Amino acid sequence: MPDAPLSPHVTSPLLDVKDVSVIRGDRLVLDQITLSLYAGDALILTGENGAGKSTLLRTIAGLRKPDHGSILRQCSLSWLGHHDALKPGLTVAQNLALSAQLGQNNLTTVLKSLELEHLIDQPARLLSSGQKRRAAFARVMLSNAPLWLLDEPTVGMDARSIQNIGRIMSAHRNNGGAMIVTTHVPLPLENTLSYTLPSLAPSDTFWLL
Ligand SMILES: Nc1ncnc2c1ncn2[C@@H]1O[C@H](COP(=O)(O)OP(=O)(O)OP(=O)(O)O)[C@@H](O)[C@H]1O
Repeated sequence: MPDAPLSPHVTSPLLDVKDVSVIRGDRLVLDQITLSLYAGDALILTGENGAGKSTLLRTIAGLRKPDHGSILRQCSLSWLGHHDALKPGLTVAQNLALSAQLGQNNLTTVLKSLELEHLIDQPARLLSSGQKRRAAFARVMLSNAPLWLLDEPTVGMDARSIQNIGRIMSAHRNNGGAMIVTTHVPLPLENTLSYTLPSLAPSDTFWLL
């Protein structure tokens, strides 16, 4: 007798988002979002400007509370927002020192993988915007967190850097990590999940909890 088919996921999800709704100002921005993320998953989150992609990532990261619904997380996370959050007067190494201390990944190894090692002693103010974005990405890699929340991680990067980031993301997935990535450009990732946030019309924004 043949074995029963295996469930595609034999472990519990790293992240479980259930019926999450968020109001910003007087607008309903997220309306009952439900998704799960397992080890190895990469979810590409798309939607028009203003659809709520950043709001969803910030809510999952715990930077704001959902107005409705629940978020269950089984592991630590690292969040990369729109801003690179680098202090302009500090060098790349100084900017990343705390993350390097908290995680267990070696700073030089991470900077090498991002082709930034030659800039380690440069003040952040002297980096190009693509270099700054890569330095901000280094913080995510240094964190050692299994779950990555990446808000437009490749903004300002050239084609070669985007390919490189794609390889780093794939390696993270192969090591049991997972990620949600918002992007307006295609990323070099295979076997991704996708979730497109609808743009809620003003008429959808009146609701009762
Ligand atoms: N501080 C705020 N107060 C009230 N509403 C806000 C605030 N910040 C953003 N919003 C609204 O929340 C909605 C979602 O914004 P969000 O930044 O999450 O969208 P997004 O999908 O990430 O957009 P983009 O593609 O432009 O980055 C927008 O309609 C925006 O106007």
